[in-house]
Amino acid sequence: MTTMAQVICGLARRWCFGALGSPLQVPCLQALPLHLGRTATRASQRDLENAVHQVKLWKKDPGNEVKLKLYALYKQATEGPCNLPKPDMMDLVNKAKWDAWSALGSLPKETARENYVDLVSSLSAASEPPSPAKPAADGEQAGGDLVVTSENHITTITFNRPAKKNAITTKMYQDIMLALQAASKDDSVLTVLTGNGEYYCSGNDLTNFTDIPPGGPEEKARTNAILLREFVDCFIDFPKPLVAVVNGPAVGISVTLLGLFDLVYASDRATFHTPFGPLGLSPEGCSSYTFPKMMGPSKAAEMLIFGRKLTAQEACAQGLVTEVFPDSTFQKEVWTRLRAYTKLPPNAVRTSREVMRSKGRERLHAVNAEECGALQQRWLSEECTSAVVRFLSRRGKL
Ligand SMILES: CCCC/C=C/CC(=O)SCCNC(=O)CCNC(=O)[C@H](O)C(C)(C)COP(=O)(O)OP(=O)(O)OC[C@H]1O[C@@H](n2cnc3c(N)ncnc32)[C@H](O)[C@@H]1OP(=O)(O)O
Repeated sequence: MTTMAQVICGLARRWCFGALGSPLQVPCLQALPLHLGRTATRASQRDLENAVHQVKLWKKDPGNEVKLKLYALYKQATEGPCNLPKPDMMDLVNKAKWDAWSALGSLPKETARENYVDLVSSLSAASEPPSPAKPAADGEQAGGDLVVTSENHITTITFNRPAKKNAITTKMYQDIMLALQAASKDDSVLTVLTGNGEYYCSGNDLTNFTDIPPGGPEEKARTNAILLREFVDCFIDFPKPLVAVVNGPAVGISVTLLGLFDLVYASDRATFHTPFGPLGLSPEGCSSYTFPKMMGPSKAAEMLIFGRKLTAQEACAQGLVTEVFPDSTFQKEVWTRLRAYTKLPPNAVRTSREVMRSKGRERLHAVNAEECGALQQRWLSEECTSAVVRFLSRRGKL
């Protein structure tokens, strides 16, 4: 004999629209709203597909009543009125589905589609958690030097050293790698890097160079080169779309890495500066390859060799930035857009990204290895050491 628990489990297992069994009547089904605020626009087939996809992402079971309603609306929207024979009354699950579908009578397909989309959208809005973590104001250092949050299918990695303009310490490189590893396996669709406070990031923390191990500077340069290579490799191999939310000025490695991102959204306050010349350094983050490819060799040379700082608008014109937003509306506009992108079918997003990326990956690894080799030498050069000494002594750190 079929128990009520079995009926509910059966519904829970089978509510995903594919197979039509036969439906059962739920008494208050008709009480569910049919028109939920979609009077101005008609829902398209694409809206319906997006809504179906959205339902599959729901983590919380919406309950049998809603599932039956969604089932019925979907069938009506795609097949029209129910003309299947009524299932046996002991076939409880299929009878419930049949009843729900039949109850829609001759409701036009377009109206059913619209009602389905509206119902999904109202239920999604009701269950959505608060907006993604916004960076705290300068000085309010919640968490450590790196803050990782995961909400609304977006994993956000935030540089959180506003008092040091978010300069990246050795530990932060390691923590970013761990965060990327975790993000590649979590249920997020997008991974975002951003900064807390006035700066996006001021690049490598120049005091990283002062911590000389017993093996001397050669040992330091060797381990730094290994760390940098592993760090950049994580970005090259990262399997999901990477988004930079550049909230303010960006310097050094935080700029060069942008060539490995899929989207770069910048506040109009942001600037992009790679002062490798003055620091006695050479490019990293695969920028010696990605920048000339993106902006042409001479614009890339101006930035990477001669250290020309670009405004956000200039960086956008060169293809380094996807879009620039006014600082006053930056956070709101960018996060709204990113949340909309998470609603796209995730497998299609991943596949498109993979076909776009796979061809160049091997080349990027080779470029990374070459850049790290060159830097290992540069870090030992007099040009580089005196530039670092100048920076640190000006700030009383030597
Ligand atoms: C192992 C992997 C190696 C990867 C290699 C990567 C290469 C690079 O990233 S090269 C780029 C390195 N970064 C820089 O050259 C930037 C250096 N900083 C500055 O030029 C300035 O600080 C600034 C233009 C970013 C900001 O200037 P502003 O006058 O507004 O503020 P400051 O008083 O200078 O800074 C406040 C505070 O922050 C400290 N700080 C800022 N950036 C760094 C940094 N990159 N490394 C270490 N410390 C930094 C600065 O010393 C101040 O600290 P105090 O308040 O303690 O004096």
